[in-house]
Amino acid sequence: MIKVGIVGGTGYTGVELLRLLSRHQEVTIQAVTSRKEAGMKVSEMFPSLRGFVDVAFSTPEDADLKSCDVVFFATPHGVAMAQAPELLAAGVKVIDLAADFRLKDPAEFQKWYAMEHTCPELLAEAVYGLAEVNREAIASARLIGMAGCYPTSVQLGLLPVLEGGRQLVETDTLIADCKSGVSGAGRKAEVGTLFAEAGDNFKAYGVKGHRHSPEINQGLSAIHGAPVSLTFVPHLTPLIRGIHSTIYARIKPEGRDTDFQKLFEERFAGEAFVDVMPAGSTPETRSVRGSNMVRIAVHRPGNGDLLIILVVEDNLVKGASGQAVQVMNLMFGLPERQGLDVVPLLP
Ligand SMILES: NC(=O)C1=CN([C@@H]2O[C@H](COP(=O)(O)OP(=O)(O)OC[C@H]3O[C@@H](n4cnc5c(N)ncnc54)[C@H](OP(=O)(O)O)[C@@H]3O)[C@@H](O)[C@H]2O)C=CC1
Ligand SMILES: CC(=O)N[C@@H](CCC(=O)OP(=O)(O)O)C(=O)O
Repeated sequence: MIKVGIVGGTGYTGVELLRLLSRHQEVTIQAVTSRKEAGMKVSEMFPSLRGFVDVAFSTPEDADLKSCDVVFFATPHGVAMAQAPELLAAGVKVIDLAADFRLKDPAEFQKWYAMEHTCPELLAEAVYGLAEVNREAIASARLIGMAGCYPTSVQLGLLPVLEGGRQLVETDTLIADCKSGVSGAGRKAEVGTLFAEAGDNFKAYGVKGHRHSPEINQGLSAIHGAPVSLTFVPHLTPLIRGIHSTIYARIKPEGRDTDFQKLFEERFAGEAFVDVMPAGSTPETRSVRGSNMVRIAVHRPGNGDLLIILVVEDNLVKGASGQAVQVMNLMFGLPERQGLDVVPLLP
């Protein structure tokens, strides 16, 4: 059995990891941390886990993380980089759901996260946790920087058209217009996600620049093998879970004869967690709620020069904890779907 530790078990991605891992047949949950709730049973805080998870929270200091096989950090940015070097030295694999190991350039990390990177020497080794792109590197990695929630939807949506240097769309006019539910902001108290603020309301934010922009552009450029520049505008919607990304790409003359529906279907044919929907579909966030599935629809209005790609995911599952379990499966040589064979919850 794989001994798992979770740092940050009281947050939304932490409890989502617990939900998924409690049903995973190859995993034992060895330690779950909370600074404030140490001593309390996890199932007391989260009654949804009664009968499924029988451990209590420990402080991060008291938790026996070094005897785990893998530790997930479901914590704010900056926490994993403080502990990763010691855990790695003890032979523990580390999967960070925050951004400490996503950006390759420590100066970019400092610019967007307003903190100095404390172990920049690990950035080259860290593998970006997006299985559909980096499956082989993930399988042999000991340190993973999980892809962010919005970046997962945007990169998967553009993967077939950009991969391998394909010259199908313009790469300097890409736009991703993305909407997220409020759980994307985490469980901490913030005015913006109060029911009376976010309910019955819809707004853009981060228009001047969001920290996912450098991550998206880094990822798309790596996929394409050349610089890619995308304009990203996130919006907050009164959903609890879900991301809906609408991506606009201008088709190049060289791409005009491409059957984009077929391109997407063929690229994702072997992927367990990417569903290319029939032509003309409009995917709904509720069609992936609670599951690790991403659903994609490809549109080309009037057979013209604009490609519109619609992507939906559950920000807490494929956008965070489910994808992290998918990555753990790869790191331990397990079937990728293990613990993730969940049918979305509808309505
Ligand atoms: N929510 C989402 O949709 C997504 C989130 N992420 C990323 O995952 C990470 C977790 O997000 P989320 O679960 O939403 O956040 P929450 O705010 O809901 O939870 C944060 C958790 O971290 C713990 N924590 C906070 N500070 C520290 C610290 N200094 N040391 C140890 N533990 C700490 C808290 O526990 P306690 O206070 O009890 O110790 C809590 O359990 C973030 O980096 C986020 O950016 C990534 C993709 C999607
Ligand atoms: C709705 C909302 O506030 N979403 C968060 C992004 C989600 C998140 O946690 O960011 P990471 O994927 O980088 O970890 C935000 O825009 O800051």
